[in-house]
Amino acid sequence: MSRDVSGQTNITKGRFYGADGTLKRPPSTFRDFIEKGGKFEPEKGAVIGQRVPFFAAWATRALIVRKLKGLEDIIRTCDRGFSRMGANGWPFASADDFPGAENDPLYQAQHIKDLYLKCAPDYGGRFTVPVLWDKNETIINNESSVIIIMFNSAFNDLVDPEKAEVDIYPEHLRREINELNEWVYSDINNGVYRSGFAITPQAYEAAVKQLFTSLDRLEKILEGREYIIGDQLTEADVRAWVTTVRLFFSPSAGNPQSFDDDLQIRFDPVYVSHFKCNIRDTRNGCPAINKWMKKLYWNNSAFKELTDFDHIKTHYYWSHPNINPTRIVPAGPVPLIEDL
Ligand SMILES: N[C@@H](CCC(=O)N[C@@H](CS)C(=O)NCC(=O)O)C(=O)O
Repeated sequence: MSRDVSGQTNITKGRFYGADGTLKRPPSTFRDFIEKGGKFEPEKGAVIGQRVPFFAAWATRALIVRKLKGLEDIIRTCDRGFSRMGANGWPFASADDFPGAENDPLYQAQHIKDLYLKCAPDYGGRFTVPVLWDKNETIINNESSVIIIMFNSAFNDLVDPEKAEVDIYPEHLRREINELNEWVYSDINNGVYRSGFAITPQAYEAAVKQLFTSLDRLEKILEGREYIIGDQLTEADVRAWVTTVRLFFSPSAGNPQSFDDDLQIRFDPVYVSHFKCNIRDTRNGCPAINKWMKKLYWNNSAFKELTDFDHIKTHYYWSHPNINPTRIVPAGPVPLIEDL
């Protein structure tokens, strides 16, 4: 654990860039699956406290699905553990006592990288979250898009029947969901990072233009609709939501049922300013996205409870000194979210 890994925890290091200055995201390394009869069996009860995934930012999508599926007693988390990512990557409370942060309940690790290296001492990739960790000191999976599919079905025999019925990846919509996820991931989820971390004006411009072209595409899909695909909440909603909520969030001050009346657009928690994704705001550009986003936030506790704007803002403005060298976290807007 004394290996110098600082080069792997700093996303600005050159080896994560293409020759044109575009951010390149290396693929996640651990890709095992929890499934009946598989290498990792779904377990309950005895597993609590032994299989521990740790979550933050990208990981919010995994946390949302964990809650939608009623997996809180089966999959333990340290979800409020991290906010300020420094040279050693994500710290536990023992290394950075940020309000609400938690300690590593199993090994008293200081940083997430300690857990990665405990399991795979020669690991050469980035120490990202979420990471799904097994009782036998094994990382099962560190790719959130796979983790949410696992959560969707692997534990259905162990959760309440109404939670087992929740299916965000239904067979008949899979092709459509997969197709949409592909461009939403590259242009929107990862597009905000490619804009914010670009190191040439050309790379930035290409990323930010693609981001807004794809937001326009999403806007058209959502016009007059409750959900992105079909007439139910799917994985596509969860994946698009976690980025758009960090891009434009503008809760209504009025009755949450009358979303059209009172769109108070004044909140861009992170990406508009920090990642320079400011081609336009929701009032002028994306009212259907805004309406869909707010409805999920106010009407579904899985979305609201797992969105902590203080942690979100602190993480981004503090953890990327190459973009924000003073690490000052902007004060506004005040209030962050108005009462209903
Ligand atoms: N593809 C991964 C990406 C995870 C990811 O990049 N997580 C970020 C959270 S913002 C992280 O841990 N970054 C730390 C680093 O890059 O050193 C997933 O979706 O699980």
